[in-house]
Amino acid sequence: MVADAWFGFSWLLNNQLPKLNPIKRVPDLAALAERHSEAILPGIDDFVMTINPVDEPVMYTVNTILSILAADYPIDKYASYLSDDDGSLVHYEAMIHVAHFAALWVPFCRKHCIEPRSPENYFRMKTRSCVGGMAGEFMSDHRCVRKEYGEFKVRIDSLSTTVRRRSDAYNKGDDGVHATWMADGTQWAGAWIEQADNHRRGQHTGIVQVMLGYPSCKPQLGSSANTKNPIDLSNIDKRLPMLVYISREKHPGYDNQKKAGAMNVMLRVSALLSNAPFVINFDWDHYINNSQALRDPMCFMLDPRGGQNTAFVQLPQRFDDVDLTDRYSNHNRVFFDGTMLSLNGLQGTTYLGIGTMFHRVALYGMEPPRYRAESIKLVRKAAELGNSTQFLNSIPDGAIQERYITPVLVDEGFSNDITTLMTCAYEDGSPWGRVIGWVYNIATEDVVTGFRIHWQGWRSMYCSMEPAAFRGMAPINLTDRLYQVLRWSGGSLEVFFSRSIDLQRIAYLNMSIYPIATMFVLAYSFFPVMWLFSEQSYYIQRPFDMYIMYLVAAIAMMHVIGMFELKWAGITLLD
Ligand SMILES: O=c1ccn([C@@H]2O[C@H](COP(=O)(O)OP(=O)(O)O[C@H]3O[C@H](CO)[C@@H](O)[C@H](O)[C@H]3O)[C@@H](O)[C@H]2O)c(=O)[nH]1
Ligand SMILES: [Mn+2]
Repeated sequence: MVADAWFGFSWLLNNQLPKLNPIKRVPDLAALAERHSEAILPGIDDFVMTINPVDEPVMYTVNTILSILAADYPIDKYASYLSDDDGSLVHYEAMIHVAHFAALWVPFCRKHCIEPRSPENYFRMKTRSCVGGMAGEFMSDHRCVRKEYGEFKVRIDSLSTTVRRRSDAYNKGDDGVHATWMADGTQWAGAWIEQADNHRRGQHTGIVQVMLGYPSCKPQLGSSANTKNPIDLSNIDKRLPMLVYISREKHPGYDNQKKAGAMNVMLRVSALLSNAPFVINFDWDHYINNSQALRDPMCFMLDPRGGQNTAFVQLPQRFDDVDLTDRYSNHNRVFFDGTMLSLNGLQGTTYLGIGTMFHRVALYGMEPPRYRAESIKLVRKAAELGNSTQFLNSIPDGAIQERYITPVLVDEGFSNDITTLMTCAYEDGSPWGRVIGWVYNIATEDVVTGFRIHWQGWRSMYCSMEPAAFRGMAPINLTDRLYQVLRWSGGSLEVFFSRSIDLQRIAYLNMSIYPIATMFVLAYSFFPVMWLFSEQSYYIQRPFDMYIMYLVAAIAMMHVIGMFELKWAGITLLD
């Protein structure tokens, strides 16, 4: 009885309540272009997160970064940041190679309107069309870039060997220090191959390095083909957006708070370097699949009807390399295209961790403008954000949508300011991780952060575009998938029991209590064999005719509703 009641309750929570007021939102890029010329599009900071170059292969990370650098968005209006949570020299040197290869890859994408702009995925495609015209030139450029990409890959693949060999050569015959050495002959500040005090995973200083500086505001055309530059770029803007490498300080005395901790550091560091009013975040394995992807959420953020009060725009997650039958249910189309979309009619979708564009101030814990007596509350809140004057001064600017990214001079004093923002101690006694930034101490930091933002009165939006804005990898073996689902379920229950979260709408409740159903499913699975334990104590009634009729009618009704929902969401029965 309890189980049946629970299933009925979850059905209401999951399938009915969120769908009472379904609203489909479709981005209109043409309308965006009409109202907002390129010159007035707002700035965006793009965050990419990675930890270990072995568990999270560098080749994916570099492709993600390249797809961002090549995105179709005003070049001087966005900056990309890589957070390397283990402080590995391999990642650092990979970014040097990326900066170099991007000088060819990005203009090539612009010249021939390449899609997708992650080179690995582009070169893997069986058929490709030349959208930009110039078919003959396209073929020769294509061959040339493919060759360069092949060499780039070899350099990336051999990075760990290169770093090891170089370090062995430096360390030979020395005084017993087995450091890891950079190409310029200095010791690497992050984790060493042979771990030492202050140079191990989980214990190293913070590092920040601008790999590609802030570009000029005026287009700079490339040169015609020559020995240094094998393809003709004479009519193509060759500027590249800003690229920054960050590795926050780690210390065993502090809980590093995993992804949420790393993102909060990025939020602060980017405030000093580019301070864009919008931020978007990706995991290492999620690349931009549609070069227009950064414009898509802007359609809603800049919408005069409520865009100001929209904290975040969430795009669905799409995955590569999942087997045809999708046996571990990675695509989750009903969730991404049905359930989440239907929340648009309420306060909006919950935050799903990747491919989400935020208003920067929403992450600072500010209320939405409709509840905020503008600057007064901004300033009051600012005082809680820590003790870096530079950072506090950046806050009012970070709220201004019309602001340009202003280039900063990274001198020694400025570097020190940034380093302070990356220290573990910066957040001591502050509300970071509770009411400011991404929320700590919960395995699913995304769900809980989204709840907190909604609770403050912000709205969110959900929309998708074709071809998919972003694509990524999903766990394709059972162990990894089970572990992921277990982590998510545990995290969801944690959110429910933490009681720190005050749900705005009952329709969101299912996001935190859905794992409870597993107990009842397990119990049901055991019922048929209960007689093995005791013959008397379990009596399962034979179904009577009336009951069967009700059952058939109820199941038929659920399927009819289901069919309507599938049609509305635009997905097929197979999904
Ligand atoms: O200490 C850490 C741990 C993780 N990460 C990064 O966090 C991301 C997600 O971690 P992963 O272990 O791959 O988790 P997934 O199950 O793939 O992540 C999903 O689930 C998480 C929790 O709900 C969300 O945060 C993610 O965005 C979402 O992709 C990766 O890019 C990691 O590099 C860090 O930067 N530092
Ligand atoms: Mn992942």
